[in-house]
Amino acid sequence: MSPMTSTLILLRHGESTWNSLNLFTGWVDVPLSEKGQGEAVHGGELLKENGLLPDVVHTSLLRRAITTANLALDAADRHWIPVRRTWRLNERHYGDLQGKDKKQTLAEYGEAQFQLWRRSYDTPPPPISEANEYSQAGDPRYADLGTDAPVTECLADVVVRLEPYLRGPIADDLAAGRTVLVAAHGNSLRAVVKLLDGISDEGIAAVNIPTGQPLRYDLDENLKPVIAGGTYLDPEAAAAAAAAVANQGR
Ligand SMILES: O=C(O)[C@@H](CO)OP(=O)(O)O
Repeated sequence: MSPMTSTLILLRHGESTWNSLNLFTGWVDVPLSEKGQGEAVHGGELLKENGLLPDVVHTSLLRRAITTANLALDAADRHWIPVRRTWRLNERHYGDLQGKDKKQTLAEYGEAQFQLWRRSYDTPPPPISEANEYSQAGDPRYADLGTDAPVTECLADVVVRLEPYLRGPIADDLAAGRTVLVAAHGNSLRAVVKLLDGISDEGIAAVNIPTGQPLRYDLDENLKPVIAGGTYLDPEAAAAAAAAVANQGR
């Protein structure tokens, strides 16, 4: 008998309006651009063409992931499946960089500091102040977090808040034999990939997740991938889009 495997599909939201403007976004709740809406629909079409039909979807609390899930599932005729949402799948909180232009930030602080903030594992940007127009202070969706609500995060912080959700509710759905779709964000999905593939703190810096490209993982009962790194349903388009993410700010 072949060992039990389950299927997890990771989908980064389609291009957002702030992706197209090249702004650090984090927890700011911006919508998809028109291009991003098209990417989400195309992502759903790829799921359908590949016979990859989710039984349940997990999303963040941010509309670019929620809308992406809705559009993709509608295109795949799976708009009716149960939905679970959690702040633990939110994008990394980008602290005081939220709302700032990536190109200007690179010019102002230089390559080394820019990369440290953007892709180092354990250096968070400066915290955002409550007075900043892009702060999430007072946002009702995070009321339950109280003083635990982040004001900045590095990727290590995202791993810490995301891991219990991956090994809890997501693993439970997988263990029940469900095909699981996770619609989330560039950096929260980098945290998922790091945990699944056991990527080192240094190695994860080079991993970039493209928008709107479904990434399939078949996992054993210990959440170990059958194929390391998973499989993009459209590998060529995903590689080109991931390279574009890596080059943001240039
Ligand atoms: O701005 C952000 O929140 C993220 C994702 O768009 O950007 P980066 O890829 O620079 O971490």
